[in-house]
Amino acid sequence: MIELQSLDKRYGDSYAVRDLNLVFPDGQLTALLGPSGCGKTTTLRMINRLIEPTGGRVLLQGQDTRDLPPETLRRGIGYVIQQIGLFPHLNVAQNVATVPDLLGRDRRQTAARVDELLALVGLDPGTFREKKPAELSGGQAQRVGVARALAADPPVLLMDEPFGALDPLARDALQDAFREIQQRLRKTVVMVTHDIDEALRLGDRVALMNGGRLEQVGTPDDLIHRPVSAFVRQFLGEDATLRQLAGRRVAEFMVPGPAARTLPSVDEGLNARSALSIMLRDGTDTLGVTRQGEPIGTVRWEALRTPGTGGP
Ligand SMILES: Nc1ncnc2c1ncn2[C@@H]1O[C@H](COP(=O)(O)OP(=O)(O)OP(=O)(O)O)[C@@H](O)[C@H]1O
Repeated sequence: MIELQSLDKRYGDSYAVRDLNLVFPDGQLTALLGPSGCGKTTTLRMINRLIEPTGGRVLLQGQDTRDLPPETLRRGIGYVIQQIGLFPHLNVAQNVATVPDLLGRDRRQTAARVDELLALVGLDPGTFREKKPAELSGGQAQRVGVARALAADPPVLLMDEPFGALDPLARDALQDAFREIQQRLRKTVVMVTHDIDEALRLGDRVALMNGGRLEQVGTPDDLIHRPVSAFVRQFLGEDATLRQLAGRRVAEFMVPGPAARTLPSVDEGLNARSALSIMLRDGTDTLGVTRQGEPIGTVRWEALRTPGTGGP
């Protein structure tokens, strides 16, 4: 668990972050969301002490991070940024192995781990191990960056707009890959983003900041259905419910059981927002849900319209 207690960062007379109290629970992904300049990156960098707070403190598993040498602290914290900065003269495998090598880990074990990580982020080790960063697409390079951050198996991962520089297709693919990785590894992740869809899609919890302060923290459902202020409501926008559906699978809203053969049907893996569009297009309030072509249940309009309460 990471705990921010009355955290401040002041530059001259103005505060980049002010009196921030926030807990990042173990094994969860918390998205730090908010408009440009609201203090997201400053907050993130105070966790690994790339920026030193001017007030308050950061506790990592109960320990004040000021009591650890910054280098030691950072070795236990993975860090992924938008321009990942792979070493251009090293190949992919060497880039991923940077931290384990630094830590003096066994070379053979590291090589096996590198292959495992490349596969995990969706890069075939045989094809990519020897490539140089210049030979990679933006999306591939970013995948290598994620693999590198995971290489030393840190319990904590800090990510600053990790998918921000990618085109929409590559971003979607990498978000999906990362969501699966996170479901398996359950790291404590803090992810800075200004992309509302990304925050709602990936965040177990979302912390919305405004002018250096915390506006609201909670699940995506909390922010959408129980906003604490006009700012939260406005920031998430009118179509917040629709946004949220884009990140969830139809299967989550399904009632298992037989479906009439005459109903239009969709695969259980389809996102719920697309299912809603199909209902509108086909003028139906119920869809059949299939798995590998076999009917497994139905999903109804009402369940999709109230995602906070709908579904099993
Ligand atoms: N070194 C600095 N000196 C003075 N002010 C700074 C410094 N770094 C950041 N700030 C100010 O602190 C505030 C918060 O900056 P920060 O980078 O944390 O915002 P952000 O929410 O990450 O923004 P963005 O989404 O645009 O990256 C901004 O108003 C910024 O101008």
